Amino acid sequence: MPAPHNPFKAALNAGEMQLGCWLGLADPYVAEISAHAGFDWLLLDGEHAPNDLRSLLAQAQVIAASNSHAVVRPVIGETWMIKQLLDAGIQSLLVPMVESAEQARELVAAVTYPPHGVRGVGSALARASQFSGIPDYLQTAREEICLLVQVENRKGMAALDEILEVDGIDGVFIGPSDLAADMGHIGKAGHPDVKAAVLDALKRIKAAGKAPGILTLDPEMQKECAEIGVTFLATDIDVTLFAKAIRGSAAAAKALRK
Ligand SMILES: O=C(O)C(=O)C[C@H](O)[C@@H](O)CO
Repeated sequence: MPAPHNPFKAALNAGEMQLGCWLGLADPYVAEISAHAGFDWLLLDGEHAPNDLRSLLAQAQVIAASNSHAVVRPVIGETWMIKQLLDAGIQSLLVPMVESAEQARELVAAVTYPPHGVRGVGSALARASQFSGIPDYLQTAREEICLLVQVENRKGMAALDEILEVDGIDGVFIGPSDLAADMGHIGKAGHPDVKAAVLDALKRIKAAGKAPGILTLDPEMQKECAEIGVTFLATDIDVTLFAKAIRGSAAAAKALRK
């Protein structure tokens, strides 16, 4: 019995566009609502949301009962963080702030058991192996792990071609917000220079045979990304959806006041 099949990774490998939503409310109740909304994948943000291993695990557990797939973004690509997330049963990772091929190779090693990698062997007590319920987990785990990296500054963009040559990286996400900041246009992810750099990078990722990914709330940019063949496209954020809705609700309520 092998490690659980990763349908998200399989879809990326087949070039099938996967539509996702960013989850930053860091709550399993919200994750459960989101999991049944119809998105192919849900990004559990460990970088910019108040998540820790336990909260990420709780959200992944409720998502596992749906047709959505949990993709976890750790705070940074530290080997020990990746080890804990993989043992918790996370099979798809989006690692932020990748700037070099060397860093990409280290991340591939972090998701690979020895002798070809450095992932610690602890599957005997891990959710990932269904608590030793999967006899062949150690031999089959790597194939079902989807490793995505974020390129989101000028250094990473300059190294993109080398990063794309690293075996074991399944896809590259371009981070418009951080890239805009590093390009001197902080808060302006839609700046023409930023947009041009993002679209060019996404085309290069596609041409290299890797899965291109992005988060954009801009409908026009979403259409352009779909036309390019972006394979993992996040189109919304739970935090902004809720904040906008509840502010609108409060405003409507206040309008009742004489
Ligand atoms: O740089 C980006 O854009 C991203 O990596 C996504 C952001 O971190 C996300 O929080 C939306 O702003």
